[in-house]
Amino acid sequence: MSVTVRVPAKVNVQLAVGAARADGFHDLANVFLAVGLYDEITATPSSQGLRITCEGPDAGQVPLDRTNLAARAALALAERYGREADVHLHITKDIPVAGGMAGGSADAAGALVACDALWGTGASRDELLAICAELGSDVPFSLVGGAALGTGRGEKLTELEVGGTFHWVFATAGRGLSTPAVYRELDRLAKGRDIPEPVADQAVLDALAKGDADALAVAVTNDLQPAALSLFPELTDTLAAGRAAGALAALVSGSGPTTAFLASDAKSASDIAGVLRASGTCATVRTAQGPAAGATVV
Ligand SMILES: C[C@](O)(CO)[C@H](O)COP(=O)(O)OP(=O)(O)OC[C@H]1O[C@@H](n2ccc(N)nc2=O)[C@H](O)[C@@H]1O
Ligand SMILES: Nc1ncnc2c1ncn2[C@@H]1O[C@H](COP(=O)(O)OP(=O)(O)OP(=O)(O)O)[C@@H](O)[C@H]1O
Repeated sequence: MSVTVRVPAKVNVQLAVGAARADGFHDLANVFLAVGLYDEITATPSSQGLRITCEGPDAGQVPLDRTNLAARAALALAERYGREADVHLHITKDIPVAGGMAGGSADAAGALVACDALWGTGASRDELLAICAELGSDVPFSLVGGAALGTGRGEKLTELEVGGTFHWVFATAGRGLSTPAVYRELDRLAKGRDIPEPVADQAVLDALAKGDADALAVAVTNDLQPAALSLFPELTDTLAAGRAAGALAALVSGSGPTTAFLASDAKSASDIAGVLRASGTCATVRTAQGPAAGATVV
């Protein structure tokens, strides 16, 4: 018997970052959109205790010990229900690693849902969301999917209406960026400046609700983008290549270094992807649509 759960990647269509808090995190107004690039997590009973395996082009960059976010999720659920985490978790990884698309968070949410089903623990949605929030700021959204506003450090979610399909192109970079390093760089760049409270932009919420790509394109913002570009200046060339190819908007995805390009339709997304592939400014190029469903047993 085994359980497989499919979990989407995310792009942040607004990421407003407040001042650093005493606990080291930043308050956010974080508008998440789940997109159709997926990791799959398969949970199978194991007689050898907790085991993690991973396949996919980036598998070599994924830790297979208890630091893996999927392993941490299984251990957290097992501890809560007073049982052994005697499970083999196999990750089929398609979400770029350390790319700013919440790949590790997706695996954590997927492992939770898969172990809950395999073990019959029957955790409520709220219990699962609470464990997700302990595992990482992006993990609750990976569970929920669709579109949502994340406040606090991004873990307090309000689900959002989306009135249509958005077409995206994602370009990965040759190396990853560390999320804490990007937040630290933001703090360094912002030193001495007054930082306003982060608030959700009504124009972003309206554009999502209407499914209006042109309106979303003028409204998208990412406060982490200057920090990501400061640590990874070559991304400027990728953004320029996507814009020149006809993207409605070009931005760094979350903490980067994956870059995200909003297209007017599927044909335009495919054309932009072709130009980016030929541009020599990025490693791999993918197209995906959003919104996508959250963690789902398949
Ligand atoms: C950049 C985003 O992906 C946008 O959705 C998230 O804010 C990052 O979420 P995440 O990877 O789940 O981050 P966590 O695992 O919770 O935190 C990793 C590190 O990122 C920084 N961090 C994260 C979230 C936040 N609101 N403020 C922060 O300063 C902190 O240094 C923290 O130690
Ligand atoms: N299941 C996992 N998949 C990928 N990386 C993992 C996993 N578990 C732990 N890690 C570690 O976490 C680091 C960040 O990986 P991840 O792919 O989650 O970054 P990210 O997509 O940029 O995250 P986010 O967008 O949430 O900030 C990796 O370099 C890796 O060392």
